[in-house]
Amino acid sequence: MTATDLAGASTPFTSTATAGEPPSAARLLRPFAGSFAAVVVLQVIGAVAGLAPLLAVAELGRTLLSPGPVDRGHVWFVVLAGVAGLLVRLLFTAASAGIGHLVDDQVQLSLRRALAARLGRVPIGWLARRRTGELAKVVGDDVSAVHPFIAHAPSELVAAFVVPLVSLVYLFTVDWRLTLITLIPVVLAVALVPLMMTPARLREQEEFDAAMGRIANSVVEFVQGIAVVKAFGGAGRAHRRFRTATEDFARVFFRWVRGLSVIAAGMQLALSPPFVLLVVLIGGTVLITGGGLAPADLLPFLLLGLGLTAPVAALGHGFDDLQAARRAVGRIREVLAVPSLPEPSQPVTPRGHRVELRDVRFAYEPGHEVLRGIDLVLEPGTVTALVGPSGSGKSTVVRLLPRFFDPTHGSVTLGGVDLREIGSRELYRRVSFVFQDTVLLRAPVTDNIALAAPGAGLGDVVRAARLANVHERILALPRGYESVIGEDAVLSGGEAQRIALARAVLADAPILVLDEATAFADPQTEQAVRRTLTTLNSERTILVIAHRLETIADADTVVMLEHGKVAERGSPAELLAGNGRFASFWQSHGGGEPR
Ligand SMILES: Nc1ncnc2c1ncn2[C@@H]1O[C@H](COP(=O)(O)OP(=O)(O)OP(=O)(O)O)[C@@H](O)[C@H]1O
Repeated sequence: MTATDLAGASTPFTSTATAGEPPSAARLLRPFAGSFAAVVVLQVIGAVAGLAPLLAVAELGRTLLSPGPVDRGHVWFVVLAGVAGLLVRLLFTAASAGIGHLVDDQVQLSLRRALAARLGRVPIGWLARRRTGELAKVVGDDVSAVHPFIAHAPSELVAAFVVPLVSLVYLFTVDWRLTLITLIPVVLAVALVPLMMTPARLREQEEFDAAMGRIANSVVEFVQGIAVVKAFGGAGRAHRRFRTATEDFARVFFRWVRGLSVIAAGMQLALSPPFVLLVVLIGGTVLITGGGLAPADLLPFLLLGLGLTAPVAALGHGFDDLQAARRAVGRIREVLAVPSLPEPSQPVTPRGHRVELRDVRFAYEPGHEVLRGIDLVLEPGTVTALVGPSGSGKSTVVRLLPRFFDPTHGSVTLGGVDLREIGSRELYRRVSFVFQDTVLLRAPVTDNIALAAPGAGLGDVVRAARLANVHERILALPRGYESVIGEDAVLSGGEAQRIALARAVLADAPILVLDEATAFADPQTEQAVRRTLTTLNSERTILVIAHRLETIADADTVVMLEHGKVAERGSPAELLAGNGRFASFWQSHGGGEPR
């Protein structure tokens, strides 16, 4: 999935992803109604035509075996009708299969695009609570599971019903009593169908899906955390977690299959050709010996009787797939229905780049406020350093600026306009970020740096890379700026941070938010951060979560947070010289003079 996909691919489903309202399955599939209808019509015509050879053989048998002279014209008509039916069947079945696959392909493509577009718009808070494996399953397996439901099953079911109905009409014209006897196996099999739909069986199927999701999660967590897991000697434990998820899945699968196999065995017995033929033969013998049926009339029943079981067999085979598809559609709809952060109906353009937080309170969980009344002003052309103990709320303040979350009380304004009144595109155009957790795409270095400025030329990219102190390193990569990250080159944490810094610089947004990485405090990254702050500060409003004295010294204002409140604020010199909260916090953290 590329960033462009995430940013919002155009798809027939996009318009259905309105806030909170799950798009119905019918609405999801409406764009493909014409293609579905074509597949159904082709499949039905093909199936009915395929009946012609069977009917022809039955009719020929009756004609030839009946006493009296043979009508040669009738015989040739029946033979030609049978051959024509066979040809039509081949043609239409091939056409319906071809179109069916095309529709499948389109539906899957559109669903995946719609899911990618939606995932690009859902609030970060929602994403953070979902497990990656389960989401991957929705976009992967669940979309694939929908396909029998969409393209094949309806047409196959229709075909499975139409053919026996035509046979039934023909058999009734031959002998209605033997027709009813021939239906006995079908009635027995139908009696078993409700057993497939008991609440216990539906629960088992849901458990099966959940167990599948747990396997996907355990793999994702294992792969993502492999370094940590190995470093702490936890590979065995992680492997055991994966094994447990797999064994759990096997147990649920066995329970599900055991229930299914008992019903399936009963159905198979009722619908098995020997049983059906036996019923027809016994019924036919009774009627023939009673003088109520001509022996030649037994032939159509022996030939077509087996076909009458097709609808129930199709229901039996397709039922679990259809149930799986129904549940998959439910999960897809759930993701498509996740509301975006509300967008203003009439966006207001901010007047300037002054950022102001007024009495901002915020709680991730109700009743647990992590920001408790923050007042903060970021003036254009200044650098504000946010400092404070771990957990004091620094990153949370930063997350409010791109509206990853909205404050639960108070307001955040940009250029005098509440962020909720500014359209998200406008907001992202004005604010750029360097987060601690650097995310680089598996794409060329140039594309990674120009992510927010796709129109930028190589010269602009190089200028940003120079400022971020990463130009020389990029030149040393196997294909320079064209090196694909993760394929041609693996970057260190500090290098990745500097690429992210170059990306934010090139985005050329008037507001820059920088979460200084303590983990990658190598001299080159420190120098890159300082150079960025000092070069850009006359043009931009900069907020930096600072962990080092050098960064703090470069700031115009230092704001110290404690327990979600501003504990102290002032210039770096004032605060360092004083005896306030900041000075004691800094001393207790082994603080020293700037280098
Ligand atoms: N997504 C979340 N859901 C629930 N609670 C969260 C979430 N993110 C952070 N918190 C909680 O909010 C509080 C503030 O966290 P925050 O990350 O803002 O602190 P911080 O000052 O940036 O810490 P650090 O310097 O360690 O990064 C913490 O108690 C944290 O556990």
